[in-house]
This record gives sequence, structure tokens and C-alpha cells, in this order.
Amino acid sequence: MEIHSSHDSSNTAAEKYRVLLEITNALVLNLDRDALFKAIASEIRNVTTFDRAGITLYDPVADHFQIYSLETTAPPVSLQRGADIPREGSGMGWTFDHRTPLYRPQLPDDRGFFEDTHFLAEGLQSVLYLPLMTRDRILGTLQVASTIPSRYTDEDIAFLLQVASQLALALDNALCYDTIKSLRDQLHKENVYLQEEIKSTHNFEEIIGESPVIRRVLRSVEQVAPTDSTVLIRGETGTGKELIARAIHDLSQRKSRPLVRVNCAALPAGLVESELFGHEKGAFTGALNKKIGRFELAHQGTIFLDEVGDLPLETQAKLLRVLQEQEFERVGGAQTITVNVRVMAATNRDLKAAVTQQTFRADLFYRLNVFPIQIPPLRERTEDIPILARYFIDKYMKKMNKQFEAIGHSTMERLVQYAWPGNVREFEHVIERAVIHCSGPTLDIGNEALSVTSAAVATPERLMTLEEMERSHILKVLELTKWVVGGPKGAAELLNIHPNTLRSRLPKLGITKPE
Ligand SMILES: Nc1ncnc2c1ncn2[C@@H]1O[C@H](COP(=O)(O)OP(=O)(O)OP(=O)(O)O)[C@@H](O)[C@H]1O
Repeated sequence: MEIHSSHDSSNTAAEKYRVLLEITNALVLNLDRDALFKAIASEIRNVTTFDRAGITLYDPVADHFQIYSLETTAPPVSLQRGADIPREGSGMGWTFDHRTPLYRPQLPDDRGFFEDTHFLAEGLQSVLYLPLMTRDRILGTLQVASTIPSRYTDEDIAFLLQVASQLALALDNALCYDTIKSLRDQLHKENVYLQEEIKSTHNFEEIIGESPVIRRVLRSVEQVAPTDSTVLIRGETGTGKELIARAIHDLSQRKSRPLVRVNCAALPAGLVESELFGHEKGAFTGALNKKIGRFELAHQGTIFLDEVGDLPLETQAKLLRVLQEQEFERVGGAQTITVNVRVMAATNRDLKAAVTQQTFRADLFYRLNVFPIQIPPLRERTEDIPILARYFIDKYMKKMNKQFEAIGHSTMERLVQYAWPGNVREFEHVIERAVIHCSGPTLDIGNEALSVTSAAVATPERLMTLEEMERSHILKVLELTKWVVGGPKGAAELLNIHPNTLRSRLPKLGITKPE
């Protein structure tokens, strides 16, 4: 091996400058690596000949080179584009480490490097390696090789060194461009998702509550947040399951990455899988474009599967695989995608009962139930009602630019006694409506305001109990009769019960006449 100088080149200096200029033009014009290298290789041919020319780029993580581009005339090529070449024991490695050209004019007499058997099999006799260096870093090497021994002159080497330095600049740009492009694509995906999230209603208020049960929940949040464990949040509708999931994500190491929410109940069965795992173009009728699924979006972040009990059984099997192996395929795709996602799920259903009824897979239940958090309904933590009331009144006073001196005493009693089937969400709506309607100076809420919402929260996810239904119905009738219980057009007659029976039921159901 030597840095070799030999006979004069027949090419004129003017031709070389022209070629360098052409190469610069090609570098400016082409960002696509194949087109670029083809253009450069054909310009190099105007000055000197070669049978193989290649660019190898260094991968610092794997400590080896990879063939990035290749132009060759040899039919059987064993070192193809994409092939790995070790740094130790290769001509590329030597050139890279010494940051200087290496010329090997008589390859058959000079065996010793990793690539030699491959190059000799292609009939190559002389090889020239040039470092691809920018001012502050080295990217890899350019090699030109010929089937003629001692093919390259000093002049060729000097010329190709100039080509290599131009090429290094362009490659540096192209590699930065690739990195920026992939970062931009990821940011774009996250941005689209976050924009959607902002449009859909959710807020980031703190979790209000001082009752022992809520404190216990918050302690669990602190314990589980820094781990990567799967969390299953259980609780009735509107108890704050999503709020708790966000708190866990915000306290975790993944907080700088997105929390991607999927409402499994809101998706039609046929679309759940494509929503979660994405689909390839043409995977099914209507799949006009490739779609990135929520799991891919949540890569390095957290996915929150709300109403997980509503997932169809086939999707449950696929979800189980992601939980076990962090892998899946897009719908209609063959490529396996690996992600790093923390899974949190929420349900207002009794999943154990669903397992018994065989509508939920037992193995998935155990995978999800690693760290269960049970959020108590509002009626089991009535001590939180006064501070929740103050919190929401404050929020809506500010929003609506109103002022109340206090909350009426009987109003507070009513709020504490009410069963809140829709939990904190229903509570918040009641306060919001009251702030709109009341003109002050105290904020008062009548029974009728509560009955309106209890009917409204009879959502399919949460059926009212018989007692709640009874309460709501009696209230409606009392409003209709203007709180007249007995007599011909009284509530008791409409309800077809004795007036005394009705009177005795009212306190039991927490119904009092508004002032
Ligand atoms: N402890 C709390 N402090 C303050 N606001 C709360 C609290 N719990 C719930 N909320 C509010 O109540 C509303 C409902 O909460 P959230 O959406 O988290 O409930 P959920 O249990 O996920 O409901 P669903 O079962 O319908 O999905 C939200 O506006 C949330 O901010």
C-alpha cells in the first residue's frame, strides 16, 4: 500500500476545471442520492476511467461503513449498495482513520483488507480511496477502482481529492436534510394530532379534592408515574379518569412526548383497528392513502385507551401483542412496526364481568390490570363538594365576568346530598349553568337544576339506578304541579300514590322544595 505518484495525465487543466464546475452544478441541483452520484460518476469519467466507484458512509453507532452509492461495470458485484464494511481491517477504515488518500496500484500483490477478495473477484487491479471530509467532520470515503493496474496518476489523485471535498459538502447537506426531514415528519404528525386535541374539548385544571379517597388516588399516581408500567384506571363516567391519565403522563419521563388519546367507544368497530395501528394505501375500500395509526403517533410517548372495554375481540388480540412485544403491522401491511409506547387504559365497565361473559379477553385484562387505579364516584367523597364548588364557581365567574359573594346555604346542602350520577362532569355543568342564570349576590341552585342534568347524564355508558330514576321522575312531576303534592291536580295523583307516601319519600330521596 502506498500513496502513489505516476505518469502524467493527458487531460488538460481546463477540462478538469470544467468537470469540477459540472460536479458543483450537479451537487447544487440534485438532492436525490442516485441521480447525484450518477451525474458525478459520469463527470469523473470525463477525466479518468474507473470500473467501480462507490461512496461508503461511516455509522458511528455500529462502528462500520455502509455502501451508500455505487457505480460499477463489473457484472458480478458482491459488495452491493447497502452492504456493511468493518472499520477495522478495511481500506475504507484506514483512509477514514488517517484522513488521507490511500492508493493501492497492484491489488493482487497487496491482499490484506476486508474488501480485497470481493474487489479481486470483480477483476479490479488498482484502487484509490479518498476521505470524504468537511471542515469539521469526516463522513466516509470515496473509492475509485480500475481493472488496469497502476491506473491512477498523482494528478488524478489531486483531482479526485477536490471531487471528494465537494462531494463531502453535498453529502453533509443531504444527510442533514434527511435528518431534518425525518424530524420534521415526526413533528408534523405530532402537530396534526395536537391540533386535533386542542380542538376537542379538554382542560388541564388541577385535580381538586382533599378527601382521603382522592389522596389515596393521587398517591398511586405519584408511585406509578415514573415507572413504565401499564395502568388501568377504573371509575364511573365523569369521575376524572382522563385527568388522572394526564397527570400520570405529565409526571413521567415521557412528558415531553405526546399523550395520544383514543376513545375506543366512539369508533365504529370496522375502523378501530386502522385508527390504532394505521393502514396501507388500498388496504380496504376507502383507504385512499396510507394512514399512520395512534400507536405510531405515540412512539416514545403514552397512549391512553379510553373505554377500553368497548374494543372488539379481534382488536383485543392485536392490542395484546403490542402490549407483549411492542410490535404490530398496519392494516393491509406486511412490514412489522416496532414502537416504544406506554399504555394506559380506562374503563367504566366491570372488565372482570366482561371476561366472564367472554366479551373481553382474560389475558388482555391481566396485561392491562398491572396497576389498577379506582377513582371513587363523587357521592362517595362528598367532603370534596364544597372545594369543588368553590373551584368551579371561581372558574366560571372569571370566564363570564360575574361576581358572587357566597353560595347559598341550602344550595350547598343540596349539592352535597345529590347523588351525582354524572360525577364531576355533571357537577361542573350544574355550576356553569347556575353562574349563567344567577344574578347574585349569592349563587343559588334549585332542585330543578339538578333534575335537568340527571336526565341528561343518562348516557348509554352509565344507566341510572332505580332510585335515581325515581328521584328524577318525582322532581319532574313536582315541577309540573308547582310543588303541589295533594289534591286533584297534585303530584301524588299524577304518580298514582297516596300523598303521605309521596311526602315521606321526598326527604329519603333528598328532595326539598326550592326557596
Ligand atoms: N378532581 C377533579 N378536579 C377538577 N376537575 C375534575 C376532577 N375530576 C374530574 N374533573 C373534570 O370533570 C370532567 C370530566 O373528567 P374526565 O373527562 O377526566 O372524566 P372521565 O372519567 O375520563 O370521563 P368519561 O368516563 O366520560 O370518559 C373534566 O372536565 C375534568 O376536568
